[in-house]
Amino acid sequence: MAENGDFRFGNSVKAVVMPNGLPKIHTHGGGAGAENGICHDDSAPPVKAQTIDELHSLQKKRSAPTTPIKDGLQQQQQDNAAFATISEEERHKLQLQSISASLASLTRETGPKVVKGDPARKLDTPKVTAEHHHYITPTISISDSALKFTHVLYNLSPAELYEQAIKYEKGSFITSTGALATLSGAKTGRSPRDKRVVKDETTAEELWWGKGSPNIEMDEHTFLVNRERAVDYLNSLDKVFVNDQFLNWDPEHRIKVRIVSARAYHSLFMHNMCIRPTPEELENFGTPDFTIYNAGQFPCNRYTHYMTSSTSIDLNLARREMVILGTQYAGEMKKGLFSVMHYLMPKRQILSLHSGCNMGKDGDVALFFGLSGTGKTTLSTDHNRLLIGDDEHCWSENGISNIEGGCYAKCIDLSKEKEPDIWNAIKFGTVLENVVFDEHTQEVDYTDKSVTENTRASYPIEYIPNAKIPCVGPQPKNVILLACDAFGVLPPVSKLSLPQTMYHFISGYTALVAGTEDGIKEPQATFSACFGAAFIMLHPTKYAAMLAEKMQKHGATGWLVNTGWSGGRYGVGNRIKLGYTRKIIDAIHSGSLLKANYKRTQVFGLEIPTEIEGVPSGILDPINTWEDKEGYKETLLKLGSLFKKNFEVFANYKIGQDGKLTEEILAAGPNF
Ligand SMILES: Nc1ncnc2c1ncn2[C@@H]1O[C@H](COP(=O)(O)OP(=O)(O)OP(=O)(O)O)[C@@H](O)[C@H]1O
Ligand SMILES: O=C([O-])CC(=O)C(=O)O
Ligand SMILES: [Ca+2]
Ligand SMILES: [Mn+2]
Repeated sequence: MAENGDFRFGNSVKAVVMPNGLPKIHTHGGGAGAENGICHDDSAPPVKAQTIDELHSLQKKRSAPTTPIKDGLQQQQQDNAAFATISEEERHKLQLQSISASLASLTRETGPKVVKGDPARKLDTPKVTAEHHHYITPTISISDSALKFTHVLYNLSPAELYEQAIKYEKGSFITSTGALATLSGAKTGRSPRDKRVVKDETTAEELWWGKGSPNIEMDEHTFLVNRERAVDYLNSLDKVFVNDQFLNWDPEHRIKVRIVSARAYHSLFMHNMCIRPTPEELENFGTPDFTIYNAGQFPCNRYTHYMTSSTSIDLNLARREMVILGTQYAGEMKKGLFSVMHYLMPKRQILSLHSGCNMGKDGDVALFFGLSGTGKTTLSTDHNRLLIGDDEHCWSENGISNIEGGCYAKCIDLSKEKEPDIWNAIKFGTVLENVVFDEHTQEVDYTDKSVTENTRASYPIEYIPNAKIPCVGPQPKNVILLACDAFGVLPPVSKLSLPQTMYHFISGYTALVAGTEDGIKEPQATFSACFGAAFIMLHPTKYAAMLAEKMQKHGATGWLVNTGWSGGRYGVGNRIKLGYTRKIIDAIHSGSLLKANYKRTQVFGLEIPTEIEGVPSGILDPINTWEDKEGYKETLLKLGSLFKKNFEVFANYKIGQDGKLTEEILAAGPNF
């Protein structure tokens, strides 16, 4: 062997250039009398493979029973077990038919030819399932689109979705902790002005329309135009992702959802956010109760009636379908389904809630309401308590149930010290949206807002170590309303009467700060009825009446917690330390705050405690934290007027059967 051209790896491995120019790598000292005394011999039987493809095929074990496509071997095994075969075969056929029906054009004769599996894999060529489809003899009217196959990647695992994302979706990377970093494209948040709902005879009566309502109307025909656009787009692709999953952990009120999408990112996001079926549940899934067609990469046609931009998120309650065009932001799917629940659940006397929820070791349940960024996820994720859910719940006679199977945490400025459970949940399987990371180490910089401030992590709820599985709990004891008050005048915590709770629930206040680039900006007050006006479908007073009834019946206490500014408004004061807010929340949970001494504030008439363990007493009454006392009073009155003005539209509505409660709620607002 020529010494010439030898090169060494460390001192135990060397590669030798063979006559054909290709290096052969072998361990050093192959002959007798090896330097290091270790003798490697190659006597293990050779791998039974003739080609690299055959070798690869040995890596994979067929997974049972949800992988729908079968190879020859499995087919053989099934032929032997004739009994099971027929029914499983039949089930798979029905499953494919159901997916084909989901993807069917409403104007052509039948659904597309769907076949399961990745088109990139040779094994998965259409011949396997061609016989599953009994096509009518082609006539002149059949379109080219009916002649091609659409590959369906059905309920893929996170590992498979990672591979799909990394191979085919630009901007997908594995971060240093194993999460899948991805880009949501031009939209990095929801598009509420492009969310439309079909107004038909039923919904015209039932839903909340007009000023303040999130439901922008469209007609059935326009919905069908957009649906056709989405379906045609999806069918034109080589492959689509289909997720069949559940919503709502209450088994009596579980909803079956199907999500058809074009990106592995969307499929993994929904895998994390919805409830994941067991293999058995998936086998017997049947027909979904609701279907999403996510064609987000494809715009709507702006010549279509009602369209005002290239984005349209369309909800058709009668058809139980949602169509997404022109936005890839995955939160549209999550919150679109939440809207559906806000319609379906109240019909069953169940209250749907934009809230987080956790439970103490003694079974005391707390709800955390609040608009985006006020702390639902942060505060419901509590090392000392069991997490039921971070964002969407149902309150029924059975108690509380989470709607979702995962959490969706804000990541901006995330720190391991302050939010260890969320930090540790960002690992393999988690989708990280729009974050910035080091190009070499792929370590995420959570402070970087280059793509957006709304960076997010989506992870299965069981990634939080003290998640309560199944995600259900008994009747709540505390109802905590969170507001991030950038005016800095709301107390860090107030105990609310029932009418006050209703007043603040209907108001749904928070104040955020608009752009921070050109120095200090005015805080922007936001009022969003029921702390989620973007997602409710009925008039806010319908949900408020249900909440009042339930809180009364189960004796829950209402609290208002300001997670925003103290010591002055934004620009002067600072955001209340998360550590203090946690102490306040601890005192609510333990029941100690209920027994504290209280005094009443001016203007808002809020009951504020004089002492809380672990919190400096000086901050409990915000006036003490402001140097500029006049400024404080002025700002307080300003916020009070904003509340009054916002509430005017609700003054003419009766809440519940009880005229008295309505009066009390109207009187529970700021008074000056
Ligand atoms: N005192 C505080 N209390 C709560 N959160 C705080 C506080 N100070 C800073 N924060 C930060 O505010 C953010 C709260 O966001 P969080 O994800 O909990 O919002 P959310 O209510 O769940 O909103 P969304 O409905 O959009 O998911 C977190 O980034 C958290 O670190
Ligand atoms: O839906 C989203 O994008 C994030 C969220 O939870 C909210 O806004 O309430
Ligand atoms: Ca959240
Ligand atoms: Mn939310």
